[in-house]
Amino acid sequence: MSKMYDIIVVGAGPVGLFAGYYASLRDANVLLLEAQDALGGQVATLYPDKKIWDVAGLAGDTGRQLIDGLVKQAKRFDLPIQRGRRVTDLVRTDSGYQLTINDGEEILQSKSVILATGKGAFEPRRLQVANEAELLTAGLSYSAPDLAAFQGQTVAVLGGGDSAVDLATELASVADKTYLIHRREAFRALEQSVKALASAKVAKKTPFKVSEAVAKKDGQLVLTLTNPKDDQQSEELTVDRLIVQYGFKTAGQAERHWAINLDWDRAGLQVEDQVKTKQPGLFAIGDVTSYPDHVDLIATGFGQAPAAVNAAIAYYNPEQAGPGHSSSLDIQD
Ligand SMILES: Cc1cc2nc3c(=O)[nH]c(=O)nc-3n(C[C@H](O)[C@H](O)[C@H](O)COP(=O)(O)OP(=O)(O)OC[C@H]3O[C@@H](n4cnc5c(N)ncnc54)[C@H](O)[C@@H]3O)c2cc1C
Repeated sequence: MSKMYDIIVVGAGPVGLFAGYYASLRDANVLLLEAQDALGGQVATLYPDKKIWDVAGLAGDTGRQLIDGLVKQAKRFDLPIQRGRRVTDLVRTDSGYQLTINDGEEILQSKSVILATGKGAFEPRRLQVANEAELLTAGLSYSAPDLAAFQGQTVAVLGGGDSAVDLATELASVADKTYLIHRREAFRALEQSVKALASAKVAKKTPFKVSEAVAKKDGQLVLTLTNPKDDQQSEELTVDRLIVQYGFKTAGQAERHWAINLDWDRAGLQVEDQVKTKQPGLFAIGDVTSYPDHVDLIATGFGQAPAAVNAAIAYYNPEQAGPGHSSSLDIQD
């Protein structure tokens, strides 16, 4: 029989990382499991260089800095984190929960479980042109992990949401020339991000979509920009790189097919009191959850994490219930 944990947190995105750390703060015997090799979920995978403005205490830190801080926090208590460990099934037992790892590689036991599995696997929405695959080796990309690589280049960013607006604003201080192409006149980003864009050296091309992209022999891309409402109105733009920021679509949440009886709706796993599933001792936090007025924000999950940990402890050890404040714990620096 394998070791019995107090709490197993499934998913090491920002929310799972914080839940694992908070469980350590409360002295729980906790394990954090992550399916991917990298920690940090959507933040690390999809927007490591984007600045984050809507998490308390962060004044424009990047996604990478946020995840580095969460991992540093977790290391303070040597939180055990296992990477490459996907939970592929979950069943309730007399003593708690049994988690199947990687389709049977191992079975783990825990008194309680906190799901922080996000929205499932995700992939970028792609540029809809016939030669998209060919362009991927000719200057088209869906992320910009290293901004310095764009120094001296002419770069076009495609999209009108936060990621596109923030990326174009940041590129403007590195690239030789930055364009932002969007199918509408108005951008759908946070007001402050739109303000920052207005004062950055970014040439806006609106309302345009990229209807064609041709890779030239010299390594540049010739884009045909067309007005989505009037295809007679078009122009050409030659760039070194095209970064598409159309957002992401999810490839589905495999946990919806686990044997355990849970209530799912279109938005996610239904919870009461923002963290409690219908199964005692099984909690959910972050983007995986669904409840009225839930918003998919890091700050939402950061609020749910302590609530779930405290509820888990109250479940398996009612005498230890009731959170203290970290400032009142005997923690050495
Ligand atoms: C482009 C973009 C920009 C955004 N910008 C902001 C922003 O500025 N501010 C903000 O607050 N929010 C932003 N968000 C939303 C924010 O990223 C999410 O709300 C946040 O990542 C949710 O965290 P999470 O830990 O719940 O889920 P995720 O980040 O999705 O992490 C879930 C983790 O669980 C793992 N996992 C899944 N299933 C399993 C399994 N079965 N076994 C083990 N591990 C598993 C995944 O691999 C992943 O690492 C943005 C999102 C996107 C896509």
